[in-house]
Amino acid sequence: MYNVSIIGASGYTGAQLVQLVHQHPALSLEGTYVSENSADAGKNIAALHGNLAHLNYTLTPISNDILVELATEMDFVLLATPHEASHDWMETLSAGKAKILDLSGAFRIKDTQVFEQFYGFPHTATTSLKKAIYGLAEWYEDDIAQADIIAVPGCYPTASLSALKPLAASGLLDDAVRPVINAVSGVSGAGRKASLTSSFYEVSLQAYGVLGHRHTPEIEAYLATPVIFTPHLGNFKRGILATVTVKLNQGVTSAQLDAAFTEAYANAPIVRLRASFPKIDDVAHTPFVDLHWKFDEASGYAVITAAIDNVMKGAASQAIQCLNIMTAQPVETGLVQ
Ligand SMILES: NC(=O)C1=CN([C@@H]2O[C@H](COP(=O)(O)OP(=O)(O)OC[C@H]3O[C@@H](n4cnc5c(N)ncnc54)[C@H](OP(=O)(O)O)[C@@H]3O)[C@@H](O)[C@H]2O)C=CC1
Ligand SMILES: CC(=O)N[C@@H](CCC(=O)OP(=O)(O)O)C(=O)O
Repeated sequence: MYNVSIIGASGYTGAQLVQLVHQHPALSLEGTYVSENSADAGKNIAALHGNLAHLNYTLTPISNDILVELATEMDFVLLATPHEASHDWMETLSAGKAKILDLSGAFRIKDTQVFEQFYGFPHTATTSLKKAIYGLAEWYEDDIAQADIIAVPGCYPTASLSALKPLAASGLLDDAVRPVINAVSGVSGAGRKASLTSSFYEVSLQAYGVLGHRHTPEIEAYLATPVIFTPHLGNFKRGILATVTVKLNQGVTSAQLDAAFTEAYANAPIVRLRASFPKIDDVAHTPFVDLHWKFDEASGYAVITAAIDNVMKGAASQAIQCLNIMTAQPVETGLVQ
């Protein structure tokens, strides 16, 4: 068994991790932490999340001493914390034997200038940043297997890159035309803390972060191509539907497009190539990425849809996929029966 602790365990992704680690056959959940002055310190996770009412884990306030202890005693520490907290703690946490999987955006972007521009604070944890491996599980398996620090991808980049990377890898994308990604997320993407913009009465389908969302440079970095990315907030709880429009090189055939997806995901049990356009309800509360596409050979334009659960494949279950790879277990262990 591998010893695991979760920091930020009371939030949406943290609580999902508690459930996934608890049910995993090879993982033992040793500690569940919240911030030093958390209003939930000392409470049981069961009291906060009704779906975890059968579990018994106390939320302990984190401290510097505990971070040092976790670094030396845990096999894995999962960070489901704000970007700033993950950034500030990584050097301490990664100084021991523990391997760290960070769900925040703090270690995904290697260019520190771009990072500061989009995250609003300077990156100073440079040693950890250099070591961090991007945890898009279907695409960086060999690097993930050797990693000490995993930057788990953002939810929108997971959906977008799952749709786009097969095309880039097969050289089908027309470099002259940027892929256009329109994606809709449920409100859990904004986290558990109360805010007016994600409150039930206020949310009505709307674009936000237009031409400036922090996931744009993340998608571009791991696709190696500029994109137009427009996120929308929808009035539902969980899931992301990303509709991606691309121009393919002249002469590309439907058969080549189909082959790009079937070959890329031939050994990927978490990716489901669907016979029709997927719905969010098909993937909500599951670890899957569902994909479907349609191609107009005459114009060279293709439309691909990717559906994921933002809290699962967009965060917690993708972290578990990475952990499975790091421990040489089948990637779907503890996720798919
Ligand atoms: N929600 C989603 O769909 C996705 C989220 N992410 C990323 O995952 C991380 C967690 O997101 P999410 O679960 O939605 O967030 P939540 O707001 O739901 O939860 C945040 C958690 O972190 C704790 N926390 C807050 N501030 C600190 C701090 N300074 N030190 C330690 N703990 C702290 C909170 O508890 P308390 O404040 O009581 O201490 C809570 O447990 C974020 O970085 C987010 O960007 C990534 C992909 C998808
Ligand atoms: C609906 C909503 O607000 N979503 C969040 C994205 C959450 C997430 O995946 O991203 P990070 O890990 O990069 O924070 C947003 O747009 O900021």
